[in-house]
Amino acid sequence: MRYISTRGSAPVLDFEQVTLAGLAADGGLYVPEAWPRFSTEDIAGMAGLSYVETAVRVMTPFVGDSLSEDELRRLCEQAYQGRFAHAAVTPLVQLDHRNWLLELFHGPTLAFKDVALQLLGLLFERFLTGSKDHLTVVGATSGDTGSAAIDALAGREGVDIFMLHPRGRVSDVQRRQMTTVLAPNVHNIAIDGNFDQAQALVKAMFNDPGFSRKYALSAVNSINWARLMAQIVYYFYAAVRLGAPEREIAFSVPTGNFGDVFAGYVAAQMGLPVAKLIVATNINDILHRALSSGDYSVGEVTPTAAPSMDIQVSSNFERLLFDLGGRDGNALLAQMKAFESERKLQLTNAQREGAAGLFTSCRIEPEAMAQTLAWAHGEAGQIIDPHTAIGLAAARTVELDSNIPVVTLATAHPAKFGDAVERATGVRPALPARVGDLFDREERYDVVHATFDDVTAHIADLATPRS
Ligand SMILES: Cc1ncc(COP(=O)(O)O)c(C=O)c1O
Ligand SMILES: N[C@@H](CCOP(=O)(O)O)C(=O)O
Repeated sequence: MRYISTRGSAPVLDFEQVTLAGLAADGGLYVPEAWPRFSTEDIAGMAGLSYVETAVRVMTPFVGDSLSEDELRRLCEQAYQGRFAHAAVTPLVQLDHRNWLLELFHGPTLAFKDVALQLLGLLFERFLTGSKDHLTVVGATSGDTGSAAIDALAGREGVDIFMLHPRGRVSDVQRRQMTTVLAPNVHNIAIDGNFDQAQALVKAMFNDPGFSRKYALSAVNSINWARLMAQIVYYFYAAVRLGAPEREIAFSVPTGNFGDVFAGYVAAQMGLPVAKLIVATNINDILHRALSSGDYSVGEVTPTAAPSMDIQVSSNFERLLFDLGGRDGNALLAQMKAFESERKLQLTNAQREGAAGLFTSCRIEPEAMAQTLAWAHGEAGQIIDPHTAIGLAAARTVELDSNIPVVTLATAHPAKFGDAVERATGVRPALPARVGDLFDREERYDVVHATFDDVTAHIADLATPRS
């Protein structure tokens, strides 16, 4: 499998190279040259497979020659067996006759990010074995990617991780899950700003060839293709359990950076019968505006009770625009350059029409989010988190054929957002034992001005340059 950049001019890479590269050298994002396709029989053959075996089937076409099937299986076993608190890794829970939750929060840091990052940590280790290169991972987080990436990389040889989070805009549990990891290769940076500013700083580091080459930068955000690849697996795993390929399934996905729902889009391109992908946003609704009216324009980021989705510039939307725009790197480059300077773009007719078949979208107000938290508790006996509640509220709003099961991606454990859950339900969810004495541990992080010069100077002080 070869990977090309959405902006057309970066070198074509294989899976190993794309995993270590992160952002493409032309500022674009890597995607497979063509989507692999499963037949109906291939998908039917996934019935009854374990999570690990499903992962091997789904990811093999993307990995190409970079790993043998046995190596990939070994890495999946290491990532998923014993590291997740549920034997099914991502179990389904039925809420009513039509609605299901796909619980993605049974990993070590209680959010869906663990599913991909546990594997990505092992892929880094595998690809760096025997290499003299020291990798400098830089990332931006609105709370969940940071803790999952730190858990996956803490203490690993040959890698330092620098994680930027918006100061005061993540929950206490999220912050402590990052800042109480005291391994010497973990460096937490709090910036005065929002997630979009943190993400822009990370992209600027990749776009500075001197800095990026000197420190061998790599990414753990969903700009890294391997993140998305690992997230495609649970769409197959869930849909097959609910009757695919004979039956169509809809998914409702609480969305911020458009990574998780783009993984669902890829699953559909690979042949999974996806009836609809519901893009659920909070009041930071750029994606809802883009999909409903073609208006992808950046508004103010407003802090909400679902802070991980307080995002206005959704990195992976570029991958969708590229695919729907006929995979024309030059046209996309022009569209993205205009977006970067004007902070807005209008989807072309082809992009809007291409999206309309598979996607629908919904903006969920804070009151509807809280009502859905209360509904799930009162009517279905489930305590869910605010992000999941946004997905579920959208699932219950959008009109679909009543025979189609709707799976809402439950992206975080409710205890990560205990205050908001308690306000809506009267119940304070307990932190699972696996995060232990989080509130008794020492915290360590640096506060750095949100400017390119300050952040890169800070990283340069601590990082290991390429030899
Ligand atoms: C709990 C939670 N739900 C949903 C999302 C949105 O996912 P994505 O950015 O892949 O759209 C995030 C982070 O982005 C998250 O941390
Ligand atoms: N919600 C995310 C934001 C970063 O998204 P990513 O999927 O691109 O890593 C977070 O929790 O950090």
